[in-house]
Amino acid sequence: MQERGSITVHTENIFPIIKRWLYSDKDIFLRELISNAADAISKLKMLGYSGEFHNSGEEFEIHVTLDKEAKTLSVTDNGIGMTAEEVKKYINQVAFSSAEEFLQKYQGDDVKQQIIGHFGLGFYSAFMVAGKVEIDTLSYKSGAEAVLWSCDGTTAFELTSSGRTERGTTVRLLIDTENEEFLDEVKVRQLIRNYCDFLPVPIKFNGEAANRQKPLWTQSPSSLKDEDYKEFYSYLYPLDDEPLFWIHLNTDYPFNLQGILYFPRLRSDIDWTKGQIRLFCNQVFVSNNVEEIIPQFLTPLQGAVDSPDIPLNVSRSFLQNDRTVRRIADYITKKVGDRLKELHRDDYERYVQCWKDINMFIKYGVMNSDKFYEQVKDILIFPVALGESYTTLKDYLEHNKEKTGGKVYYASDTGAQAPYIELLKSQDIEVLLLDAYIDTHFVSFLERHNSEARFARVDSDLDENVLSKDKAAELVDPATNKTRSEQLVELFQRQLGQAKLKVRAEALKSEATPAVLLLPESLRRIKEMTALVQQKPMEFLDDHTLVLNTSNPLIQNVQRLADTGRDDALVTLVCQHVYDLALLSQKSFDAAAMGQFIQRSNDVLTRLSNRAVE
Ligand SMILES: Nc1ncnc2c1ncn2[C@@H]1O[C@H](COP(=O)(O)OP(=O)(O)OP(=O)(O)O)[C@@H](O)[C@H]1O
Repeated sequence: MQERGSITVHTENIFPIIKRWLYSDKDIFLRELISNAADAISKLKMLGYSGEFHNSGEEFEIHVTLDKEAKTLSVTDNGIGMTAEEVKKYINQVAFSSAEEFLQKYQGDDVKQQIIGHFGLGFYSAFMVAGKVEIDTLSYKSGAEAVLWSCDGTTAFELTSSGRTERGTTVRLLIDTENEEFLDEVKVRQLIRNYCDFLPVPIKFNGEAANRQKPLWTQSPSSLKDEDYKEFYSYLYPLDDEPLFWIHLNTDYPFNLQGILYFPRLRSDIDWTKGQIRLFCNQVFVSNNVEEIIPQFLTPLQGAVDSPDIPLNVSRSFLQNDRTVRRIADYITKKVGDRLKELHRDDYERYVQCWKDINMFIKYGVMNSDKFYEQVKDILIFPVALGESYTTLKDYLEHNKEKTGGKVYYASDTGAQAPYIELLKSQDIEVLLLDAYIDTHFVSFLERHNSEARFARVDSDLDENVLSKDKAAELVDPATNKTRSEQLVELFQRQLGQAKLKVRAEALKSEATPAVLLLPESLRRIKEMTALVQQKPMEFLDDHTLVLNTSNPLIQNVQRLADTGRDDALVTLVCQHVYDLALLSQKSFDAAAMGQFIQRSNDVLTRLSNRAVE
């Protein structure tokens, strides 16, 4: 059997759904009514341009009035108005908008950009908060008669003639008892400010100006000064510090989009909640939720984006993931990249100053978008550890090539890793500072994209750059058949009571440090990444190596002292202390280990002072 037909909708059933559940948020009813009022004014202005209406210089305005006693909230405009026929057509037929018709008649992008509504549903959101709604309206058309439409939320309505003499429309809501919050002045003023602050029509609330009106983003960038952008920023985010810099977006092809994006100061590594880019559609606020149109890594940015081309569904809050949205996201990403390159080129000093604040999301960005990486790869900079300067990866590889091959030394903590950094610095090798928590990922990312570079944290290994050949250490003792180095390693393993501890004896090019610990690069990176995913602090690597510096006098002394067998207790103390000092620069001790360390420090000092006074 096969049958075709059309689905019928019973208005009595669908009406409550439209009224109550179509919109995610009750607040928006006021936005919808004010948008309709603004549309009515825009339409009349357009008729003025086309000569169908003569404006005798009157101001266009929207008035919102609250009458607590009568429990009414009204929105009045002096726009186009409606005839009885139009009310029947546009209001009585749910989901029938005049916008499409109007746009067809007055074609052109300029017009499209000015009309907000297009679904033909917004008006009905009034019933979310009102038991009864009235429309009192007089059309601009000559000879038109004023009409009063009223409806108590059922599908029945009444249409009578009205005594209104002023052109335009008043929509009056009798707020029902459950929604009396909308009779609160502060709340209504806040709603107007939230949603309609930048509407290009003055809005008066109980007679007072209630919107700012000048959306900076619609003005031409060449007419604006830095101060204008800063002032606008502090208007949007009154509690925040000055922004670092900004981008003025302005395009009309292949989509229409305007906006200003600010780069805020990001205090901490994880200050990602900062961003609150506001999304507007024809200057009407839509949402703070711009996830789809702004790539995630740009969410720390702030500001406003306004586009009539962002496809919004009825409730205007959820974006569909379509081609235009993707294109817009690409456009914004490209603009951000361009702005960064411009700053790098025109004001390198400032770029460097901002790097601390912006490096996190640039790193995120390059890891998330290949296109963005290609765009900014040459302006990725790295601070040089224990220095003032910055360098790029390319420059690093070039400067240090002869000594390091493709190895890129980096430090993640200039305090803890100071001995290693100093060691490399003394050999004229630069060390990069990569101390952000995403740097473990970033380093791996850079390696994947730069086959010639191998990143090694300064404490991951020691190579010929910092090791010298210590001939004496290689001499074999005929009595034991072992080299001095081997004997030293055994001494420490025995004294520390840790046969499994990896110990190496090496002659470092600097004699300053008795011992250092090495943490294998790849294993450490895995642990770091796991810790990052689990959001826990990283555990200390058991699989570390203790490197004894045979060039260091303390190490030489302790071996000699052990050879003589004169004070085994002191040898034990010193060996343990050397290990603890190396450990201490890499991790913090728990209470027990710290107690032991302090006790031993006191013992060593007592012994030393005893000898001195003997
Ligand atoms: N204040 C007003 N002045 C003149 N006409 C109005 C006014 N309010 C509503 N209308 C007419 O009623 C129609 C339906 O309004 P409604 O708010 O339901 O839909 P819309 O604004 O067209 O679209 P959307 O659902 O996107 O808001 C409008 O298209 C307009 O023709």
